[in-house]
Amino acid sequence: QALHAEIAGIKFDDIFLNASGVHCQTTAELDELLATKGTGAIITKSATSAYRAGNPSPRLSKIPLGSINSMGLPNEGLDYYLDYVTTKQADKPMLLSVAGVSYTENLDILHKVQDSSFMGITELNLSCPNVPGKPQTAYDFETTERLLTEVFAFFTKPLGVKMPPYFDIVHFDDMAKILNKFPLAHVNTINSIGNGLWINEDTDTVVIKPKGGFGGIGGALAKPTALANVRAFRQRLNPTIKMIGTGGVVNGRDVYEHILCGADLVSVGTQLQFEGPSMFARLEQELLAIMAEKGYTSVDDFRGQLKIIE
Ligand SMILES: CC(C)(C)CCc1c(C(=O)O)[nH]c(=O)[nH]c1=O
Repeated sequence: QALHAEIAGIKFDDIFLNASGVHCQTTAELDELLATKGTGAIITKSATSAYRAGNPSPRLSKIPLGSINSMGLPNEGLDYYLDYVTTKQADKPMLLSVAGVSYTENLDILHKVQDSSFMGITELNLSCPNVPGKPQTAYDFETTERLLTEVFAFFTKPLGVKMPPYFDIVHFDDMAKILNKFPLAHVNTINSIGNGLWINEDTDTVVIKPKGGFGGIGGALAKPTALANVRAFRQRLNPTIKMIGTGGVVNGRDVYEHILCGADLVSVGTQLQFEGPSMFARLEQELLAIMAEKGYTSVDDFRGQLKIIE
């Protein structure tokens, strides 16, 4: 199996999946991804306890070399996604993404998942908000440790975390030390680069309505940061914690680079948003061509083998 992986004893016959938030809010979108050639798995939009309409539009915009979004966590609510992942007959793993809008909601949601019949991988979105006046959970190191401690006191099913990008080596060190304390199935990095701003040059106006135009940046613009975060966490995390690389994937070379940095699975958001699900077959072909060119028959041949200049 050229493009295989395994997380928490769950086998993947392909390494690609959607980035949570893209093409995964409704069962129709999720069904389409399941049926798409090249996806090894799918993941739901981060679920909150109840349905959320999310922010007013325009809340997502294509920009040169990427995207900007402040969706505001629009989703159908936890029960909708729990029902989907527990009843849908699928031939590939389905991951459930969750995000409480408060510290305690994270615990409430994970108690429900623990008590449900879902046996797959849950991904906790740590870009979830924290108490007002404090940064997002993942940028509040003490809160992240406290939350994961409370979660693992009762949650016994496979759990991964979705991380925002970090930009300081000491933050890589400190967050990896925290994550290594827990029996995590995986770390998925990166989420969009927070609070970017894009201006329409014809109107001198921002391009999305929420937050005065501030929004998460994805796409090619995010690749250097994404590769650095995959590499930094791979170098620091226990090998038992697998890596999902996300950010900046446009073509097969970008996928290859995520794997060089240590990714076990690779998820795609912005490019999927604008190209559609046929993108996955393209990425797979492009990656396999690169591997053939280099004489690799499996992703195991080069995962994490990024070379530095001695
Ligand atoms: C940013 C939050 C709204 C707190 C979480 C949901 C989310 C969103 C979103 O729903 O706005 N957009 C992203 O690029 N990443 C995310 O994790």
